[in-house]
Amino acid sequence: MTDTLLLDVRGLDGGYEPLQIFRKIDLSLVQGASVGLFGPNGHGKTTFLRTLSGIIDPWDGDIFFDGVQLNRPGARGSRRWRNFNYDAITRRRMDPKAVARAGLIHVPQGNLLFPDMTVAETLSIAPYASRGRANAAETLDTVFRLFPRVPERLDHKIRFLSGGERQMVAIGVGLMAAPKLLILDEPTLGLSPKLRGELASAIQTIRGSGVPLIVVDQDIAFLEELIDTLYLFDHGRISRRIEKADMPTHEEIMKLMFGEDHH
Ligand SMILES: Nc1ncnc2c1ncn2[C@@H]1O[C@H](COP(=O)(O)OP(=O)(O)OP(=O)(O)O)[C@@H](O)[C@H]1O
Repeated sequence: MTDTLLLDVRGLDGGYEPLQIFRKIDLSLVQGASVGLFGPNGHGKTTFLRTLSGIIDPWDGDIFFDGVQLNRPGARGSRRWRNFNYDAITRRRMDPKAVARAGLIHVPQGNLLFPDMTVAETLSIAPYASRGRANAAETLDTVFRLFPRVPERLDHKIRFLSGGERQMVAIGVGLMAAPKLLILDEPTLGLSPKLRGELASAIQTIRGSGVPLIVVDQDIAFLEELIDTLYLFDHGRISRRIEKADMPTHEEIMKLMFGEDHH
């Protein structure tokens, strides 16, 4: 039932016209739970997450979040094109600002912050999305406690930060938006083991504070510790949904994904 689910994705198709990247994705998240997506690079996880947060429009299917349909008719206003079945398109359109204000917050993969803004400026852009769900000063305190390097670099421009520090700021921006659900796309990608550990434990703390997560990561051990349900993502489809209680060993998962029977 939609009302007990925080997120309910049904039969979602999408991609970059004319290239379909993922198809028939069903994914749900009960209130308070967290999920992980695991699969080979280039199979469409990032594109799926970008679609969830409204950066690109789904081609088909529905997304319900916190009891509201996100890809609702005319979400981006109505445009009129001649000889064009306009309704067929508008019913799926998303408004990324409305998605963020609803509390579905996407921390994108890699380095997508503005290089010439300072850390302080960067952290100040997100609270608009929080819609009074949180007190910005308190949240900033939380971010500083999670990532002690961040307050030491408030006047630094993003371009002069290390990859790990940028990732910390990016997650900080996500938290400043008071997420009801936080999407983290490969938060530990390309980091040294030490930084990876720092980030992993901060993300555990965020999870422990009650923020539900959707996390994509290549580190299956990190994912398993963090989430309640693991979705294996394979060639643009969910090939398997595994609950925490039934979690196979690391080796079994790798075999499921990359084993001899895998095509
Ligand atoms: N803007 C774009 N236009 C066209 N094709 C794209 C675009 N962005 C990504 N793709 C393609 O979509 C496919 C899926 O990429 P996507 O980034 O979603 O995969 P992924 O599973 O998240 O992998 P990774 O972990 O490497 O990001 C790839 O073949 C990629 O080349």
